Amino acid sequence: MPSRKSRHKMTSMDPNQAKFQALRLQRFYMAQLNYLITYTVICAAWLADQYQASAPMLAVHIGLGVATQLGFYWLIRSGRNLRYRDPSLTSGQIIVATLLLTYLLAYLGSFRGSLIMVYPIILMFGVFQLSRREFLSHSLLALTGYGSLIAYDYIYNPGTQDLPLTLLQWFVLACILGWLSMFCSYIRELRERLQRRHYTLQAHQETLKGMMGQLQNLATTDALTGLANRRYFIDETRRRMALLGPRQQLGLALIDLDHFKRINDLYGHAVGDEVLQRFAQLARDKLRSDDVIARFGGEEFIILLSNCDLETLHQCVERIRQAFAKLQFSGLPEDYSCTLSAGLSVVRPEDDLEERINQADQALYQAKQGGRNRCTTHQAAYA
Ligand SMILES: Nc1nc2c(ncn2[C@@H]2O[C@H](COP(=O)(O)OP(=O)(O)OP(=O)(O)O)[C@@H](O)[C@H]2O)c(=O)[nH]1
Repeated sequence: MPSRKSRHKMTSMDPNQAKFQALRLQRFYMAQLNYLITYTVICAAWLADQYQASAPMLAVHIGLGVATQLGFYWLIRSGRNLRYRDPSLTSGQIIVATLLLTYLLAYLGSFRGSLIMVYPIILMFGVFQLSRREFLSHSLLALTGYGSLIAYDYIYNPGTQDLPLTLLQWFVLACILGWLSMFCSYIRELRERLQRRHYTLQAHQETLKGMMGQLQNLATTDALTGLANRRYFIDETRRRMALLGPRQQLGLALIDLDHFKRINDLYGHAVGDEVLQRFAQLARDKLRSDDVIARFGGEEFIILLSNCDLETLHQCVERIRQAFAKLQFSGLPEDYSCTLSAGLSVVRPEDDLEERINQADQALYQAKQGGRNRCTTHQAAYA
């Protein structure tokens, strides 16, 4: 069970790093299976009188394995492995396992040959991580270790081993490790190629995501004013209507700039554009961040106020109307006052949105008919 502190360390890592740490732990557990199998075989060898050391010595061997593995486990769990060039600690694990195995084999006598295959199994853990040089040097360590056992017995225990047979076993081990190091470089190259392809695909994906974002923006934003467009407004209003409670309502205002055609005709399209942009900016400034304003058509804008009664809606649009009338524009005479007319309505959860927008439009028409520069509320909104 990991300690609270180490668990905190694992969870406070960035998600990518935590994912890799989890993979490293998985690999660690797999290595433990290898240890478990080896020690089970050794115990069986001890029971079959093939292990030439006392029971306490066997316990020391197993204890050494457990202690070193606990050390590696602590390094990974505490995140200290991240300080190393290879946070998987592959080289360290392989060196420790190779030395422990050699130490064990020293006590196995003629049964030793059956267990030399554990060397390649240990080295298999480095297939994905180690460079060819590292792999070769670890193979060399295994061959030197096993070779030293043969030499030791030859010198100090003459006659206890079949020398040609043990040399043949050493040779077989050398061939297998040589083949494994070639296989290792092949796998490594393949892995690097796949990684490069993965990065390229990731880069393409990022570009596509960016383009999708831009397209989404283009599809929902009005280029001249930077406001949302009609499509976005309708979708967003429907979404908000669906979230409304039974007695809640949204304020809806359709705004049209007065005699806008005249501005275009008398002072030019660029001045008309400036008026539209300045109106957009002003309305944005006067509204709250969760209100919605969109350009509904040429010089027509639409506003949606969340959770709002008629009085608040009227006050809000009036504030915009009065502020707009006071704005001055570089392309217009100083005493020129731009005005707007607005038609107001409300939207309730059960309403047909199109119908409510039509009502706001009718109210806007009345405002225009009434002399412009005013806000008019549709009768149905009082119901
Ligand atoms: N500069 C500019 N003008 C635009 C844009 N979109 C629409 N218009 C113009 O807005 C004008 C709208 O004129 P009308 O619909 O006759 O309305 P109006 O002159 O405002 O008259 P009322 O609405 O009755 O007060 C047209 O001349 C359009 O060409 C735009 O993006 N930029």
